[in-house]
Amino acid sequence: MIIDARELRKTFTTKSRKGTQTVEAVKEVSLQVDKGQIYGVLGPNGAGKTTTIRMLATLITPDSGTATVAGHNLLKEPGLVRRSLGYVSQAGGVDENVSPRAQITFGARIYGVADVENAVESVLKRLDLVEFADRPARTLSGGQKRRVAIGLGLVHSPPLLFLDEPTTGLDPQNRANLWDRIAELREQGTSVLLSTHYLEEADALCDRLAIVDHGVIVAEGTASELKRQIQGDVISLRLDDLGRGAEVLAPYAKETRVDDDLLRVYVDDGEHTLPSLLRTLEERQLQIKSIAMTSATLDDVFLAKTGRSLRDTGAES
Ligand SMILES: Nc1ncnc2c1ncn2[C@@H]1O[C@H](COP(=O)(O)OP(=O)(O)OP(=O)(O)O)[C@@H](O)[C@H]1O
Repeated sequence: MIIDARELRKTFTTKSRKGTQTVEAVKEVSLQVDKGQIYGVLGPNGAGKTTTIRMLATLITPDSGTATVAGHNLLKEPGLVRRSLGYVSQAGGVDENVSPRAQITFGARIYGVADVENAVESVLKRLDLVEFADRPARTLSGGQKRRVAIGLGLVHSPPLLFLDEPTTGLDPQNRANLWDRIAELREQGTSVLLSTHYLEEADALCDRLAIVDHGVIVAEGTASELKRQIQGDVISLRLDDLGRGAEVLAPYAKETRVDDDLLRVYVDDGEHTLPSLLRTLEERQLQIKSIAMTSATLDDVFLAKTGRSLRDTGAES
């Protein structure tokens, strides 16, 4: 196991003219990450993802709880923990005026890497940065800059890499490209803990996931394990009268839920339920504007655990 965190907790207190404000950013988070895994922490803005990663990266001290990170005790051996990991923040820390090669070389020297030139060359190659390694970073695209940031976190060949929302703000093509690069890191033996608010990213890239909300892990497992918990299908309907629709369809459903202009009907077996459900709506003269049937998604897991949709929190934008 590369990370074994037990009941980490962090509260922030800020003082302003309006008085003292306390935020329980992380409440007793425990997580275990196996070596060689890509582990995702999925949740909306403000869920406590960054705070969790910063605690595990020794950048802030937990109020309580313990952790072993890369074989070292987080509280008693923070220096050894720090040397065993790479940390790439949301902002990235790339210097716009300096070339990728120069920045990564500087990083290698700071870490005391033995063969700097070789280490830098290898990182540039691994992240497909060779072509523009000598241009100022400001001339690179968003996706290329993100790869430079990851290069800075990798230059001392740490066994563990923390990536805080690595693909936020990237277009779908650059995002998919970065997923490939991150998956390659796993193949080369690096363990990765990443935070994300993209359902698709968690589903496609992560071996295991912790879904967090308000500082608490609400679900944990592989994406398919989590989806299996929400067995069956989701029938999503737009109707003139959603409230009446929910009432009429309740006998067919494990659960119904109305969110804005959408009625979600959770059923065990969508294919067989759909014909009678449609007949009932017609008999009750409820006009259907649109209908879709999908298998349960990670968003349905989030919805079932928290009572709201991750998409509705604005996290997917
Ligand atoms: N230094 C700080 N001082 C006060 N409050 C803080 C501090 N850092 C984080 N918080 C608060 O703690 C909560 C969790 O923040 P955190 O940054 O961990 O969330 P997050 O899940 O990473 O969100 P995002 O996706 O927006 O980055 C938020 O309510 C945030 O405002």
